[in-house]
Amino acid sequence: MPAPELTPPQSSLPEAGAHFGAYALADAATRARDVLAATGAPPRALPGAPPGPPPGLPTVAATSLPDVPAVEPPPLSPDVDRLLRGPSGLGTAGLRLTLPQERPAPPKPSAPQGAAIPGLYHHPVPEPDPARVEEVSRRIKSWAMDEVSLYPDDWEEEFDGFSVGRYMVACHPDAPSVDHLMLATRLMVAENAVDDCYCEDHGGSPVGLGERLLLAHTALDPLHTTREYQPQWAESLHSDAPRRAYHSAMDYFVQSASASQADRYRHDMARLHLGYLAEAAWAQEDRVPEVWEYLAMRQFNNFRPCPTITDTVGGYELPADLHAQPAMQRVIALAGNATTIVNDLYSYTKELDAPGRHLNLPVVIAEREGISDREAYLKSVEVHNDLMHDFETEAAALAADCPVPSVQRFLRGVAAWVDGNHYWHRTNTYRYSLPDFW
Ligand SMILES: CC(C)=CCC/C(C)=C(\C)COP(=O)(O)OP(=O)(O)O
Ligand SMILES: [Mg+2]
Repeated sequence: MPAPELTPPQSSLPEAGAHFGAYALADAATRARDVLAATGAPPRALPGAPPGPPPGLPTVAATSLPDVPAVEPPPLSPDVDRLLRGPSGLGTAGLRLTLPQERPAPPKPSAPQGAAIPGLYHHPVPEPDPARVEEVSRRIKSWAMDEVSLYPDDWEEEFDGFSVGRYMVACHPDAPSVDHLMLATRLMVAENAVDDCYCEDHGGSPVGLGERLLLAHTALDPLHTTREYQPQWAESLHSDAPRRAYHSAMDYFVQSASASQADRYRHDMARLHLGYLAEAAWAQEDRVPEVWEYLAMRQFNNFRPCPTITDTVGGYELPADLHAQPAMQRVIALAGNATTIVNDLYSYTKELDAPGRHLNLPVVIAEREGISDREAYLKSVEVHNDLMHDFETEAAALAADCPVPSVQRFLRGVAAWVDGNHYWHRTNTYRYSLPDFW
């Protein structure tokens, strides 16, 4: 257990948030100055962390980072080319994506390993700092093995193949230190342990999932009960790998997060567990939901708990009242949904190869809309792109409406997470490969 060296910050905006628009528009500049001291101050230091942002690391979001595609995109098929061009026909000119140049018709399209999905709207990110990746990878392995006994020896290759260090360094370019990055990395590993062991590949099942998730949730949101029963609950937190991982990762997190940041995380995890339960119910019933129902489930069974800790990992706080505003909630939901559909697209072939029917957006669209697998996949790309465009539009509008430093930085942090998440999915060829649709 790390020694807590920090007093988690209190809300920096005591009266903010009652009327977000009024707050932002009335005297935003004055209030922005008020909060600058809190959010523009040096990041909260963690044990062993050097003060201030790491040298050479950007403090801006990926959307403003330089374009550095690691792999040349494949040539585009006519369908994909149409997708990139956006809607056509009378009155749709204003809806078209802007292409840097017209693209020639492809000779023989294909999607090489490690390439982005053709037509998928995304922002390339710079390669994550190798020194940080190495250090996070070393520390997370030691945590997994020595602190929480996360997995048996024969899962080691899979653990390494997940490349969680590369993932988290790519998603949090403004983390002031490796200690800050470890907060996100432990939680990511714990979240995946629960998904694997309770829901999916490593012994998971829809049967009894509600009970397992609820008991594991108490590792994040502790039981408060009588003296007689408390010890049994405390003991239960050590009884399987998912609970050990949640418990330990949360212990570290609450020592660096404010009370409201920790509560935000608990709420997002409750959302996640609710989403797992809906997915499990459909598996038990062998039912394919309607597309909108699937999208509703996937808004909960979602990466959301990861981008929403960007401020804790960045060493500052988006005050609870600003986080709770509907405009911010919409931006967060759109970002979470885009990142999660990215997973559906990159993990499509992995999930087709898995035993049983695994729901993802292309599978649900093909089934419910009676179109081919390929058409459904390309339509899913369009759904993703629409979500991404909406996310960016709404985030830009919110940034313009609310010139508060913590809001601006949080929005950049969420955008960086979106871009880092795409980078990780694209480059994780150990785990994912693209279908042959181009
Ligand atoms: C990290 C985190 C909060 C994950 C929760 C939800 C989740 C596991 C995903 C959004 C990933 O989806 P999926 O279960 O389909 O993962 P793989 O495709 O197996 O990588
Ligand atoms: Mg998936």
